[in-house]
Amino acid sequence: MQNENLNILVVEDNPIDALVLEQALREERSQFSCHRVQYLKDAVKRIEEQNFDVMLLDLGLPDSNGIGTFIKAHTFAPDLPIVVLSGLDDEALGVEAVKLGAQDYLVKGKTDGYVLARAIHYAIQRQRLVNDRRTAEYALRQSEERFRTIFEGAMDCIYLKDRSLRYTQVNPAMERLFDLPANAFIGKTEQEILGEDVSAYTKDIEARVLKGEMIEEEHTRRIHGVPVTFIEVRVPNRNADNQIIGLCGIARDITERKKTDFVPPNQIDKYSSPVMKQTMARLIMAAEREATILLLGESGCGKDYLARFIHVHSKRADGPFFAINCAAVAPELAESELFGHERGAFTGAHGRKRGLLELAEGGTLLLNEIGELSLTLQAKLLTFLDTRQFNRVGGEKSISVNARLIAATNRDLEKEVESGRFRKDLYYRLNVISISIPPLRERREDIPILVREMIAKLRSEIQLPGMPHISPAAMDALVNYHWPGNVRELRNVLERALMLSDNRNISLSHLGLDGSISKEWSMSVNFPHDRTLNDITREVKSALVNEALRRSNGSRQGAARLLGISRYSLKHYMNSLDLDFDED
Ligand SMILES: Nc1ncnc2c1ncn2[C@@H]1O[C@H](COP(=O)(O)OP(=O)(O)OP(=O)(O)O)[C@@H](O)[C@H]1O
Repeated sequence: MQNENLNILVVEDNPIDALVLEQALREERSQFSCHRVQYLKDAVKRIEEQNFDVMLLDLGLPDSNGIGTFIKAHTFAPDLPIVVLSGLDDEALGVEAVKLGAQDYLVKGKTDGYVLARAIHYAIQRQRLVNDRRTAEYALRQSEERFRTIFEGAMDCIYLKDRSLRYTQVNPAMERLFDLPANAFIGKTEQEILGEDVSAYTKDIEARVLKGEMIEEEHTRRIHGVPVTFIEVRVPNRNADNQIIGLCGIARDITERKKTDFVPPNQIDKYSSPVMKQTMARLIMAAEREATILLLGESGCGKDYLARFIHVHSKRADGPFFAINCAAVAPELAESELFGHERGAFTGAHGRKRGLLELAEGGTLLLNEIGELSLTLQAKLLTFLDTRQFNRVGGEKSISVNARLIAATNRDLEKEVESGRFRKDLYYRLNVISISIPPLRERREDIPILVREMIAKLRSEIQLPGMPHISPAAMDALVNYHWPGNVRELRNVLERALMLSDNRNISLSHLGLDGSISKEWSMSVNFPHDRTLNDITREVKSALVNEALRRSNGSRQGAARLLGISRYSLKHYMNSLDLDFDED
């Protein structure tokens, strides 16, 4: 302080008094410069032009007198420390000025250099403290205002809870969603507001947050009877000593987004085939348990679709459903996709990422094409199934997750085990309940139902005004096709047929199945000496008619459609080929 070159503004109309002050000060310190003005209006002007460290202010000036002089100067320069100079007879004014914000007062004639230097020094120090506090308060106010803007304007629900999980603050979005005023929440627990059943699961999650975890999860709750799906993040709320004093939660309503996820309809009895009826019964039975499920079946037969069916019929229906296709994820990324990673766990891991297993908290995770999982990840998955805990890639902390696993594969896992490509222990662990999904060709009775359902769905997807009609011949062909690509192929064929038919009536020619039918059987061509072209043509015709009859399960009507001839022509053909034609 002593070495600082102080810039002092002396507001004093009496030049002798001003000189005395300056000289007194010079005895105490060498580095300062004094600028003297006689009028208050000049003081104001100087302050505008220049920065001063302190003002020495006489209260009796030609243009202002008494305490008003201080008030005006202080109002104009609230951050500048002011030391008031009072006369011997008006010391009380000095005291009053200090009460109003002056940093000190000195009585003229009783002030030596030491007292003056000290008064200036402390005035500057005190004013700095005042200014710092003011800046801090301003910053705090600003941050509070910013917080308030976010808190009040957010479309997401934001709330704070104390350690006993009682609400201490809720934002307007939350009031709107629940149609309750904020004071109906304050001091109450979620259970008291929403009921034990609705929010029983949050107790467990929030207990973990109070231990320091940040948890993000997805769930569906009934709010005023309407299911609403939320993605909710909860973080611990800490005080200045880093102690957890409660939690803060942010919940976003993602109901609209979820509507685009296809959820299988609740029609267990919709299938006609006995084999699918049995499969559905097993799926329902499995859904009601908590065990891991293994779905087996050819590609496209509906393993993903039925895994969702299990999820929506399980106790976890309100939780999230996630699926990963192990064959579609690059092996080097699969671990992080499944288990997540910590920041910097590997090149490119810029931030912390939560894996699908964590995201499926409270819900179900489908591991499709599980046979493609590397042996290392098989081991990690096994540990998770045994302990319900895992580590993120590059992470040291064990994370516990309450997610149900469904594994699916089109491979013969037993063979994979024999060849050493799949861990035996994991196979047993996954195989608690295994369900085989029959290929479409083994449940042809279901095809008309599936076709109608899919056409109705495609119609709503492309927003067609009327329901497209499918000709009986086309339906027969669909029922009789061998469907190597299963339900997926059926859907693709229908989608293409709708396009080709201009979204109107689908007939046989729109299906494009004819080529595939001919691919299915082969004919070796040779020319035996003992047979004529007529004989061979007759044989080929017989084979075609027999095949058509087989595919239409002996129906003459169906066979005629497949062959593209009338029922009358088929009868004629069959008679000429010496085949029996029984009426349907
Ligand atoms: N029973 C069904 N009803 C309606 N659509 C279905 C049904 N089963 C499957 N699908 C549809 O068929 C397509 C293929 O089904 P899905 O993806 O479930 O087969 P997948 O067996 O999991 O195939 P992959 O083994 O190739 O992964 C999807 O578009 C799905 O919606």
